[in-house]
Amino acid sequence: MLSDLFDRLLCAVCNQWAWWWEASSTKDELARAVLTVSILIVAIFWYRWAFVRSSKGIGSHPVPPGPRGLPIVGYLPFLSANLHEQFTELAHQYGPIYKLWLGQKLYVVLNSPSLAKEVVRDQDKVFSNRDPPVSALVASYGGLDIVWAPHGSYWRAMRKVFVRDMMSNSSLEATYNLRKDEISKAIREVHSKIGTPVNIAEITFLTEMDVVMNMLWGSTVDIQVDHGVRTEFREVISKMVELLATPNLSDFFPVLKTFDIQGVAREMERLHVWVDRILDSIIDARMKMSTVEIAEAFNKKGKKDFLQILLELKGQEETGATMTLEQIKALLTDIVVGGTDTSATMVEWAMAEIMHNPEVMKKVQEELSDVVGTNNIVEESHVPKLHYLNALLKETFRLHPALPLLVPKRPDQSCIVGGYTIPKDTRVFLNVWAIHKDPEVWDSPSEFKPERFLGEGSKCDYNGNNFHYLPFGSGRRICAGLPLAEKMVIHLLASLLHSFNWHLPEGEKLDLSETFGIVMKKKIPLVAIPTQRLSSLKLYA
Ligand code: HEM
Repeated sequence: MLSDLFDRLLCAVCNQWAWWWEASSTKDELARAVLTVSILIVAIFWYRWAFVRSSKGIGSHPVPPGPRGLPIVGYLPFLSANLHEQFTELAHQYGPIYKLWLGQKLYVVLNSPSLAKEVVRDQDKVFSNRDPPVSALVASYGGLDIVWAPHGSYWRAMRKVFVRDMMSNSSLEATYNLRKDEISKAIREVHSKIGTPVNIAEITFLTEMDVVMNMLWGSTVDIQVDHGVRTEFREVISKMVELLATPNLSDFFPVLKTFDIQGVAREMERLHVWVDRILDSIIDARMKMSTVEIAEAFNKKGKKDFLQILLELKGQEETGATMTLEQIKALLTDIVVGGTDTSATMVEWAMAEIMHNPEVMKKVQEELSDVVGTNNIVEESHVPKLHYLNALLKETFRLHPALPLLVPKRPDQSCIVGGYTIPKDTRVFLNVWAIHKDPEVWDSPSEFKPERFLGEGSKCDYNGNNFHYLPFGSGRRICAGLPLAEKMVIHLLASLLHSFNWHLPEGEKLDLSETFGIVMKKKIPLVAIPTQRLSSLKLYA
C-alpha cells in the first residue's frame, strides 16, 4: 500500500523535476550537480540531527531497540496493510517494547500487560495527550471534540458534560425506552427479511446510529423519516473512520501538510462539510422551536435530549460554562462517529464467532430461553443474568478488539517505560490486539473460548483495571461511551439471537479475517439468513 504510494510519488517527482537534471551546458550541469548534492547533504544532516536528538536516552536508560529503516522515510516503506499483525510480529523480534521511525516521527509500540500498566496507570497523566492526524483535525473542527482534544481543562470540561448528562446511570435509565424501541424496530426489520440474506453490519450500524442520534437530538428531529439520509450517514461515517487510519504523508512529514499529496484532508473536508450541513439544519430546526413546543416534545419523550443540554450551556455565558456552536458540533460528531461503527462492528464480530461455533450458539440460545423465556422479549434487566452471553462477548472483545492499537498516546515529557526512555512527543501505540493474545496470560490464546470469562474469569471487566484486557482502553482517556456501549451491544446481540436462528447462505464459508483500521472490521462482511425461532415476535410490534 505504502510502497505503491512511494512509487507514485517518485514518478511525480521525476516528472516535475526533469528540467532540473536535463541541463543544457556542462557548466549548468556542474552547478546543478553541486546544488543537488548540497541539498541531499543538508537533508541527511537534518535527518541525523532529528534522529540523534530523539534517540538520546535519560541517564542509563536507552531508547528502545527497533528495526532500522531508510534515511528520511524510516520504516514507512516497510509498513504492511495489517499493522496490528505486523506490530505483533515485530514484538517477537525486538521484544515487547520497540521503536520505529516513520518519516519525521518517532513511534514506540508497547506489547505487554506490564508495559500497558506503566503507561495507563503509573504514568497515565504523562501519556494522556494525543497527536491528532490531519484528517482528525479536519473532522473535529480542529480538535474541539473529546477524542482528539489535548489533555487539559477544555478536554476535561467536554468529557464531563458528556459523561454527566448522557452516560450517567440516571440518563441511561431515562433513555431505556428509546433504545428498546430501536431494537424492536431492528427485530421487525429482520423479521421482514426472514429466509433471505441479511447484512449484519448494516442492520446493526443503522440501529446503533438511530439510538445514538435519538439520544442526541431525537426529541424534536425525527431522523428515521428520511431513509436516504440514514443510509448516506452510514456511508459518510464509515468513510470517515477509514480515512482516520489512512497512512498519510502529511502526518509523517508535517512539512508536506500544505500539499496534502494523497488528498486525505480534502476528502475528509468533503465529508465533514456534509456532516456539518446536517448538524446545522438540526440545530437550526431546534432553535426555531418555541419554548412551549420544546417542553411538549420533552414531556412526550420523558427527558431532555443532549442537544438541548448543550444549547442551554451555549446560552449560559455568565456561568463561564458556555459552549460555542462549533464546540457543540464537534462533540456531536464525536459521539456519532465514535459510537456507531465501534458498537456495530462488535455485534458483527460476535455473530460471526457464534456462527463459527455452533455449540456456542446452542448454549447462548438455551440461556436466553431460560433467563428471558420463550414468550418474552429481551430487556436490559435480563443482561446481568445472561452469564454465558456476557462471557461470549468478552471473548469476542479479546480476540477482535474494535480499536486494536487504541488511540495513539503522546507523552508530554520524556519518561522511562520498561527500563527504556520514551522521548517527549513520541507517538505511543498500545498494541491491545497482541496483549489480548499474550500466551503468558491467556491459555490457547487464539481459540474462541467464552468459558475463560466464567467463574473467576467473570471478574475481568471492561473498566481497564486488568492490564491484560483493555478493549475500551484504560486510565483517564478510557472510552467515554463505555456505559452505553456495554448496554447496547449485548442487548442488540441477545435480541437477534433470541428471536432468530441464523445460518450462512448455501455454499458460503465463514471467513474470520480482519482488516486493520482505527476500527478493525471483518474483511468480508457477515451475511446470514435468519429463520424464525420464537413465535413471540408479535411482542416487538
Ligand atoms: C463497542 C463499542 C466501543 C468500543 C470498543 C470503544 C472503544 C474505545 C477506545 C479503545 C477508545 C480509546 C481509549 C484510549 O485511548 O485509551 C475510545 C475512546 C472514546 N470513545 Fe469509545 N468505544 C465504543 C463505543 C463508544 C460509544 C457508544 C461512544 C459514545 C456514545 C464512544 C465515545 C468515545 C469517546 C468520546 C472517546 C474519547 C475518550 C477520550 O479521549 O477522553 N465510544 N473508545
